[in-house]
Amino acid sequence: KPLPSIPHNKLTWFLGDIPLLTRMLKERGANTYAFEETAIRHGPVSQVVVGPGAGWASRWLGFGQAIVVLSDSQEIQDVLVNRAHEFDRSKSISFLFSGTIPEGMVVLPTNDKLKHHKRYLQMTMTAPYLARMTPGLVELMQELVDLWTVAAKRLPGSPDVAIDAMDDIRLASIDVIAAIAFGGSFKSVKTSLDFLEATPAAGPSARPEVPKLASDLQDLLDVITEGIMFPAPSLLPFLTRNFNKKWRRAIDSIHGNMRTRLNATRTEYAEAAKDGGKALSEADNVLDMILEREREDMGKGVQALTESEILDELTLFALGGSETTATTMQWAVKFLAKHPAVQHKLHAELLDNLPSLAVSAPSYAELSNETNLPYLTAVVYEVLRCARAAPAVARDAKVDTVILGHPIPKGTQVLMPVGMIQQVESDAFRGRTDEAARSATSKRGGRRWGHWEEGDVLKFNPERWLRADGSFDVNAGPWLAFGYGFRACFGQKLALLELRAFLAMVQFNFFFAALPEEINTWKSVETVTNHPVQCFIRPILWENMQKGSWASTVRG
Ligand code: HEM
Repeated sequence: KPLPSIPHNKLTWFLGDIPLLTRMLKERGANTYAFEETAIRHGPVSQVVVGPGAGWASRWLGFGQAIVVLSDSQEIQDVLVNRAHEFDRSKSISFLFSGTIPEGMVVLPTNDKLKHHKRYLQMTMTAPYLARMTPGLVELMQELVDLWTVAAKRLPGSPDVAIDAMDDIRLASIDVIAAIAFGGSFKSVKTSLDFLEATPAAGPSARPEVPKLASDLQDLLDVITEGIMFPAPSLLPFLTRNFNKKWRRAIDSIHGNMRTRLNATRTEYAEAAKDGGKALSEADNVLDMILEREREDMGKGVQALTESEILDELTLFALGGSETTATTMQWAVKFLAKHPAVQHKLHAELLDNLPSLAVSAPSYAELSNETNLPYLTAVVYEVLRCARAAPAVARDAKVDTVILGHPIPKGTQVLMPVGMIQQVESDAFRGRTDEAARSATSKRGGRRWGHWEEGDVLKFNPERWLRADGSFDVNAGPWLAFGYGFRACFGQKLALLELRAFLAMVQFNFFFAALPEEINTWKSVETVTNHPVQCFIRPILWENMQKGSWASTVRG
């Protein structure tokens, strides 16, 4: 049954909005568009009813819910930051992950255990620790640049043939997060590079078999993705752990690898301790950082993480940190290929302000300097805004409460379509006259987002994040890509670093030539994140750009 007083679509008897959800999935690749359509139609607070029935059993199984859609960015910020005692991570998200990482942060409700995990791991996202991770991250991005340099030379003149970059980027992202989480890249991109170099007859998109650990991690992600459409979410963890053979093989392999590394590092520390102790503050990956912290805390009565907690958090880093950044990087190369002027401007900024890229690996301080690299920062923000990698954030009401004047009963799921809001909020609510829209707008103080023009928000336009003097303006528009508050993305600083390194390094080296529409469509499909369906590239080394037609130069 719909919640009283909250606007909704015309409901199909028994199934509620299920036909709309199904149609959106079929037509636009994701059922989250049903929430977005509903919000655009009905205003800042609306609801989507997922039938059938409303009995306790069907609700316990995840059927028969009215999901409230909150689509006002200021109100979302308020709910996530100031009203965290009323709203917590939604069970619908926890069910998806709890079979695989029952003690991982993303699954835990906001309780003492979660706070302990966050406190324990928060040093990994501080500047000194990110600085230590940077050389390894940059080295792996360089492997991707090297792979594309070799592949580009094999492209024929016809612009219809391009490199399929989807898996290259996905695997680069997996390699990076494996190196950062547990200290060893899976070497997927290196394996592809070695293969291309050793096989001169291979085409530009030919790649060898994916290394086992990388495909195991992908299997875990696939199992989680399959769970999204499962009709009884609360049964998912039990069914996954007890009956899913693919999942069992993959988790045993990933945990086995982590345990080996964990034990090896512990033995190394124990050996070093006999000779007076290994110097602290050397760790360049999360696993070592946790063990370093454990040693530092020894004897101080500080509670460490248990082995199963460590395994779950490292697995969460690998899962949460690979798919999201890969998707964003895939969209990034598509946007660049479509916008040559952006590429020229970004390349010019890198030549002027980060010329060391030509001779040495950039440091954390150089890469993260927003003042020195305002356009790079603007491109990163604009890619995140337009990519909608994480299209929605969800919370459950812990108490009976009220949002923008609407009563919300305890247990109701509140879905916030953050991807959409970053793109269309200013347009969707302009000119609306109903009470809810008026109150949302007045709460915002009638604010228009920066200098964003009506009808312009759907365009990819990094300039929207710049002030007149060219400096970066974080407040230019709604910024929700990582959520807000205590449960916001734990890895956002790492994600931003990775995206900056990726964009700086690939754009410093390559110009991405325009592609025919057939191989650069804007269709997307939603798994855990919102993926492009296609991701092709035709990279040209900048030094070859001067020499005339790119078709002859990529071959040379
Ligand atoms: C472009 C890349 C990324 C995007 C767009 C993204 C987005 C998000 C979003 C929207 C949330 C949910 C926030 C909420 O519910 O309020 C989240 C949570 C989370 N993310 Fe990310 N993320 C990215 C990269 C990463 C990386 C690299 C890591 C690696 C550590 C990571 C780890 C996490 C964790 C652990 C949580 C759960 C935090 C909690 O439950 O308190 N994410 N992310």
